[in-house]
Amino acid sequence: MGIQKKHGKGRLDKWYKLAKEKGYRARAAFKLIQLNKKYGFLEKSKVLLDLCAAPGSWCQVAAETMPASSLIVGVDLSPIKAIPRVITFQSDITTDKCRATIRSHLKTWKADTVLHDGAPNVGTAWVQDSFNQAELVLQSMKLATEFLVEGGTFVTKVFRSKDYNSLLWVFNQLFEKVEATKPPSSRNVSAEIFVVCRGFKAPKRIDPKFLDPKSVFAELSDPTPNNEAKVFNPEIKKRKRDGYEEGNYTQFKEVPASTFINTTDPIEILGQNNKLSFKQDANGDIALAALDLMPETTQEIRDCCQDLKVLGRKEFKNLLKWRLKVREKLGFPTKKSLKEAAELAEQEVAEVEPMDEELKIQEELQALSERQSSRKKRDRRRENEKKQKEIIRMQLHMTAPTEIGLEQAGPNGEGAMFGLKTVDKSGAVDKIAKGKMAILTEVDKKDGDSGFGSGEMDDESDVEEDRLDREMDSMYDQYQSRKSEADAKFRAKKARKEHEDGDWDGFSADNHDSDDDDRLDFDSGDESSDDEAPTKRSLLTKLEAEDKKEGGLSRRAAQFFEQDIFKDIGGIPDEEPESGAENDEDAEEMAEDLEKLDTIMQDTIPEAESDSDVPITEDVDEFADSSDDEGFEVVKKSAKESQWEEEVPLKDGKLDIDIITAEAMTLAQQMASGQINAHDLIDSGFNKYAFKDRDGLPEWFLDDEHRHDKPHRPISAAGAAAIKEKMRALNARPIKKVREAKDRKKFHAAQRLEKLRKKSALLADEEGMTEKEKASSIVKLMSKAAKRKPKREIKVIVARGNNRAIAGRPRGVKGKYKIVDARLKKDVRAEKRLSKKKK
Ligand SMILES: C[S@@+](CC[C@H](N)C(=O)[O-])C[C@H]1O[C@@H](n2cnc3c(N)ncnc32)[C@H](O)[C@@H]1O
Repeated sequence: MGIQKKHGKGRLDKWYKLAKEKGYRARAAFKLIQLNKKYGFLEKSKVLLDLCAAPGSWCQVAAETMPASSLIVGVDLSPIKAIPRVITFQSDITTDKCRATIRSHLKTWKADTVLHDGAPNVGTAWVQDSFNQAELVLQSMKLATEFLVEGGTFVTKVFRSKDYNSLLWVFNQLFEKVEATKPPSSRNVSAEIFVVCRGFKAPKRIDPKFLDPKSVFAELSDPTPNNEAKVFNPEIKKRKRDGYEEGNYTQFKEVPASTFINTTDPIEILGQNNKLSFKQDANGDIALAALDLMPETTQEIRDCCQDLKVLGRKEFKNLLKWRLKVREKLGFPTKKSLKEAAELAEQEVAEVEPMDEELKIQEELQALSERQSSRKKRDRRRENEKKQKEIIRMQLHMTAPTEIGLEQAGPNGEGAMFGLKTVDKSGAVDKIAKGKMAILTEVDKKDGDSGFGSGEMDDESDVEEDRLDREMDSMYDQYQSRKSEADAKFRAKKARKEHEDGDWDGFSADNHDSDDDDRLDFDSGDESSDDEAPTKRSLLTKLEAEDKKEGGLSRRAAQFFEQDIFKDIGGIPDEEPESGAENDEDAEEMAEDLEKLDTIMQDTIPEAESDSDVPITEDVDEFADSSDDEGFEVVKKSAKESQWEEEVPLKDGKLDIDIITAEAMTLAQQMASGQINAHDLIDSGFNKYAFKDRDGLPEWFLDDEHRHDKPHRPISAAGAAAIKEKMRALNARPIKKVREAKDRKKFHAAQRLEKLRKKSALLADEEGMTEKEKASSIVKLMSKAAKRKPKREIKVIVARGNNRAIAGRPRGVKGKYKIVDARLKKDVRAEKRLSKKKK
């Protein structure tokens, strides 16, 4: 697994390149695109505020995605080059001036979305950075609370640090839904994460503590639970635990009885004080005087007020009752009156002005027609799906062309999209007979306007469904990109698939126009268009073209089948061009089969020959499914099938063979022994998996299904044994490095030999030497060459102190060396000593 670099060229990843390609000013654009794909807030916004917007890629995305005539305001410390449809200015978002400028731009509007992607001075000290970033986030949230509309969305970047949870806690107090997510384009090495806060609660008053970095980041380690009522209700006072009150240094507390009557928290007064007094001060408290004179203020009440600390439950109850009576008499709002007022207000709200009669009728009519049209659409779609299935059935010769559209056509066959007359007029029956309709259905899928595409579905799906779909898709995208980042095999497979898809796309693109033409002709009944245009080749014709080139197989496969043992096998019969392989799926299946054969041919020629004599055992058709779709798949088999056990030994209850190649091997053997021919092979391509209704199914579902929708072909024991043998041979091969080392050794030996040969030849031609001298010199050369070079000694260096963390060659050491741990060395010596002693 490659480690992602965050520096140098590591930065220039695919998003960087893509951003360049698409004209975005920063790769960050894709983060917003991906966030929006998941949550879909931009399309719904008319006013957007982008805090820390430079160089402006988020503004670019917003301008592209938001409805026309939206208001987009971007601000940053750095200047932002002009972007069409976007107002930008330079300012520090932590200042009042910035606030005022934003206000001046937004005027009376409120923002539907506030974005924040700020990052201050990243790169100095991490702890400092993250803290500043967290502060910046809080600052941006402060602006968001000021400018967001109720229910609005706030998207912010947060660094995962110790402050992360505190920030999330605060977000949760102010928004209905808070979700943290990391878009695929955000580097894994980056600590950034994006928090999407939806449904701004827009409280009337926000506790300043929520927006104060000191209290959020320092004191919120044990945050008080969110209780908006508590926070925003000024009547509820906190208990004072701050010691003595200013100017009152005694334990005895006394408050006027009028305070007890006025307060909204009588319990607190009774609990905090020693006495409720009726004593009037010099200014003469009128309320207290009135209270003193009231008949409700009995002597018993007065006595209770004298010393609150000695009262019991009953006395407190009496005091509270007395308070209520007095309050009622003095005209304070009571619980009952408050309830009545609330009910009255509710009634007022509920009383909507009666709608104008005409308007009402119009609205009803509109709703009715909308309902009708959606029902019509739904019916039409169902009908078309039915038609498509019929066409497919017809291609399988399960139904006749004339059956199509009969029930929908009018007496003359007109009126129905697939009316027989229209079909005939356009020569479509011919086309159907030639299997072109498969392409037609493909085009229908792609073309939403064709009247029977799946595009109409979108109209009916509700917003929530869309959102869930989007979420699912984006999660699947993320999963795929994560997987492709982590798994080289997956990348290779994907690339191969894309390449293959590209081929197919290219092919269908070739056909696309013509297919389109097909459809238009079909609908309009235009006779002039001819399906024989060169671009209208079906897959089969493409295969046929290749057939002519290579005899129906790839070059390698063709070579394989050129062997003698295949001599008597018949080719694909020419006289049946309308065979099922005209359908893309069948052809694909067939191509797959041929490919399988192709893959085994190299190793299996001798085996195929020898095995052709082996009597093919009965087919084994009960296999458990395979586990790994990338590597070799493993076949499980129930123990009772002893026939297998005799011939192919099981390993841990599993057969250690590759089922795909085993199938292909079986096919090859069966073909070689004449049990089946190419026609049978094509026939076997038709199975329940070949035709499926893929319309409107999400990509993740199709991918998953594709992995499991392969028919399990029966394989013979001989085929399995042959593959097992092949796998054994493969496993017996040395690993690449060893093989390479051996090859190198051989190469060097050959080089030495060649040198020796040349030298010997020179010596032999030497005129000034006797034959004996020549011979002895050659022998010397030979013995020198045969001598093994002494092994270079490896110096052992004991790691000590700083040595331990040596990076690179230690000073003064030449040649090969090895750093060892001192402890290990001692332990090894001790062990040796002990073993010697024992001996
Ligand atoms: C990662 S960039 C934003 C990229 C931007 N979202 C885009 O798509 O192009 C972070 C920005 O935050 C800005 N920034 C940092 N502190 C700021 C502050 N106090 N006020 C305004 N902008 C600030 C920096 O100037 C920098 O341009």
